[in-house]
Amino acid sequence: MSNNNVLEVKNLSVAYGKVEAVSGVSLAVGEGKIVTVIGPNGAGKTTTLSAIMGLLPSRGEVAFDGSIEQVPEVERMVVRGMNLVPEKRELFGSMSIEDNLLLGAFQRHRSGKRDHLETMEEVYTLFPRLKERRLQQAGTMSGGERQMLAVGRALMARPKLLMLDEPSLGLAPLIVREIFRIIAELRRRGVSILLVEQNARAALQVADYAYVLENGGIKMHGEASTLRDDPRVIESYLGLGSKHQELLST
Ligand SMILES: Nc1ncnc2c1ncn2[C@@H]1O[C@H](COP(=O)(O)OP(=O)(O)OP(=O)(O)O)[C@@H](O)[C@H]1O
Repeated sequence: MSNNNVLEVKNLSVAYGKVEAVSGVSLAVGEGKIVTVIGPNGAGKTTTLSAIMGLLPSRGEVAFDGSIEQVPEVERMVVRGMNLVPEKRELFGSMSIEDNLLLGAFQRHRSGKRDHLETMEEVYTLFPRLKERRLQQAGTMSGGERQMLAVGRALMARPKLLMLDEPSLGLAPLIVREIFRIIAELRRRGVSILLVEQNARAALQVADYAYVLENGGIKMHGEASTLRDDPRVIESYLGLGSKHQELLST
């Protein structure tokens, strides 16, 4: 594992029954970098993140923060500093914002760390709106607020690597801008980020490095600034004819 990569994934494969959804994916996230995985619906993006996190059985190798996990296991990965904000956010709707946040510190608390109140204040500085509404039930929040809470809850575990699955999905443009501003701010605070997005334009703008995933395999990768100018990326993901643009206009 190279010294400045917090995550190195080699030859990751995941099958649902007989169908292989992810085939031999290799990728790396440099320390303090934002790396994005873009690709169309069904390409295997969510499956890749879930397998890295240990939520799905997989083949291949996941090296995280200096040691190799033969079989990643989710609770251990959280304690070691990896966290995932799932596409469906998975909040506890009948609980308050504050209680949802505290749940994010559960594994850390169990392993003896008692810094949850301090961490919560840091999360509140990042998301003042969550503090204003801290006693409100999570289920009554707007889509943007729910996404902020999902990110805030993951930050309660003080992750070294934060994986975000389509954080902009279903959100209004102004909120999307705010979410991407926060992603950039997290990098400034030293968090490494693996960002899965269908909003390729915004993802390639904020990221340092990018992978294009299609049909379960990496089709292209490179500096985000280079991929932004690549004619194949422009045609499939950024141009007017791209699927994403069609979706936006419907
Ligand atoms: N639980 C499951 N059982 C069977 N097949 C699945 C399951 N989850 C995903 N798949 C299939 O695996 C493939 C990859 O799905 P995945 O959700 O990882 O793609 P994705 O790139 O995240 O797509 P999207 O952008 O639509 O979320 C798809 O063909 C999908 O239908």
